Parts: sequence; C-alpha cells; structure tokens
Amino acid sequence: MKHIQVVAAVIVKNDHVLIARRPLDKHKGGYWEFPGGKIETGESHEEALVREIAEEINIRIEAPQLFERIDFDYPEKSVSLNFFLTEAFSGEPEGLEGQAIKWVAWPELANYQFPEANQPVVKKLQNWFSEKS
Ligand SMILES: Nc1nc2c([nH]c(=O)n2[C@H]2C[C@H](O)[C@@H](COP(=O)(O)OP(=O)(O)OP(=O)(O)O)O2)c(=O)[nH]1
Ligand SMILES: [Mg+2]
Repeated sequence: MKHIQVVAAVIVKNDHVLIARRPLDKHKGGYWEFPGGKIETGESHEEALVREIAEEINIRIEAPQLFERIDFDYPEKSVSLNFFLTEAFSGEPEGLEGQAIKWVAWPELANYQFPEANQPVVKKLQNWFSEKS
C-alpha cells in the first residue's frame, strides 16, 4: 500500500483553531482538516510545514511544536500524520486553493467532520484547551 508522510498545523488564536475544508477532488474531499500536506524529498518536517501553510493558507507560521503523531491505514493509502501546534504567525489566513477556512471556537470542533485518522488529535486538542481555560 502507498505510504505518505504528512505534516499539518494546528493554528491557535485565543480559544479558536483554524481549520480548512479539503477540496472535493482530493482524498477525503469535503472533510475538515488541519491544513498541511506531504513532506517532499529532502525537507525537514518544519520546512515542509512552513511551506505547506504558506502555499495553502498564505501565512507564515512560527515556532511550531510537535503536538501529536498518528499512523493510520485508510483502505487506499496509509498515512503518518505529524501535527504541530503554533500560536504565532504573521499575515492574514486565506484559502489559496479555493478551500473554505474557518476559525472555530474549540467547543464547536465536535460539529465538524474530520477524517477518521484525526479522532485522537481532535480529542487531545479539546483536552489541551480545557486545561488551559
Ligand atoms: N493536511 C491534512 N491531511 C490529512 C489530515 N487528516 C488526514 O487524514 N489527512 C490525510 C489526507 C491526505 O491523504 C493526506 C494529506 O495530503 P494532502 O492532500 O493534504 O497533500 P498535499 O497538500 O501535499 O496535496 P497534493 O500533493 O495532493 O497537492 O493526509 C489533516 O488533518 N490534515
Ligand atoms: Mg494539503
């Protein structure tokens, strides 16, 4: 089975987190995600993350910290997801690939459908916010 390494950003501003809706023509199209994508050959995780977020969301993220790692097998491919949390960025988020983006108050996260693999990271993030507040 095809295996890919993915980095994704959990971008936090106060009690909100930025999510994006995957384009319909992509794997898991229509699901909400933490923006990010595949690591390219020769890139570090952090380089890939900064690049993907600039390409997709038009902001520059700073000081991302590894938050959660998840390996998951979909029927069509297996993914290693590396989620990095950051509260520091410059610029104004914008969906550069035509995708919807949204700042969601953390208690509302449960109302958005994420890919199956994301279940543990969404739960961990809800715990992270609830311990902070
Ligand atoms: N970015 C992101 N991908 C996720 C999440 N959860 C999840 O299962 N995935 C899966 C869906 C995809 O199979 C893969 C990410 O690939 P991608 O389509 O975003 O890759 P990419 O941005 O490099 O896009 P491209 O090569 O198709 O243009 O990881 C998530 O929260 N964020
Ligand atoms: Mg992507």
